[in-house]
Amino acid sequence: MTDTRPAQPAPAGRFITIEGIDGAGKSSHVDAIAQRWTARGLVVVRTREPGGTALAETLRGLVLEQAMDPLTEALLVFAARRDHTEQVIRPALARGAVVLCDRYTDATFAYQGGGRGFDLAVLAQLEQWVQQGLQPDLTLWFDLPSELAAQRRGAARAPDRFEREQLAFFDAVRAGYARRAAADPQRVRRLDASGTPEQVAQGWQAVLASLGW
Ligand SMILES: Nc1ncnc2c1ncn2[C@@H]1O[C@H](COP(=O)(O)OP(=O)(O)OP(=O)(O)O)[C@@H](O)[C@H]1O
Ligand SMILES: Cc1cn([C@H]2C[C@H](O)[C@@H](COP(=O)(O)O)O2)c(=O)[nH]c1=O
Repeated sequence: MTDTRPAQPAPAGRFITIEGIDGAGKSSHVDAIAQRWTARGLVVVRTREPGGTALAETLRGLVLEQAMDPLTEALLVFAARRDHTEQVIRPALARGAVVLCDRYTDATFAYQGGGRGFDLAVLAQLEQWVQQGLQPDLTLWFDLPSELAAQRRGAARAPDRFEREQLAFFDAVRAGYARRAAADPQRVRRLDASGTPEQVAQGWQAVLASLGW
């Protein structure tokens, strides 16, 4: 079915997302990435998916803890995304803020598409309906082998429904991210996340510097 609704106006701010398999090290760098803009006096809105609004956080609790079939899972992450996009992301971009979001739709293509094997064409249709053309300006993909991510996750916290998955699931999620990066290499920048925290930081700093950000 063709979506004939008019596209939303172009946002004024900057939309940056951070992606990677669980344990890739994203959270360890978010503060420093945000600092790059706050140091220059820009407003940074830090948020996450699934989540970012009261409703979306409620849906997050269900997605991370309740058993469900892949279609239900896909619909819930997109329902959470719709609320988050309309209530938080678009208004922040319209105010000229930098929106720094821990995961967005690339995670859906990676986890539901790659990991669960859900139909990518259906995900693309949902993406269009929910986002109306909105895409991140830049996605930093923290990439590392599934075995290393599992070692990093270790036993530090109680694993959620995704973190309990086997290595083969995360290999498929990682392949899903690789497909998204190959399809849109200007937007999705792969970072080698297997090095030391300092080496990984040098990676995202180089990307931002190359963009003049
Ligand atoms: N470069 C690194 N080298 C070694 N350990 C790291 C590195 N980066 C992060 N870690 C450690 O790996 C673990 C996972 O890191 P972190 O929580 O940042 O990952 P994450 O990608 O945000 O995970 P999730 O998406 O599951 O929340 C933490 O214990 C963190 O201290
Ligand atoms: C946005 C999004 C997320 N997921 C999964 C990926 C992670 O396992 C969890 C979120 O946990 P985190 O500690 O905040 O990284 O949710 C998903 O399967 N699909 C999505 O669209």
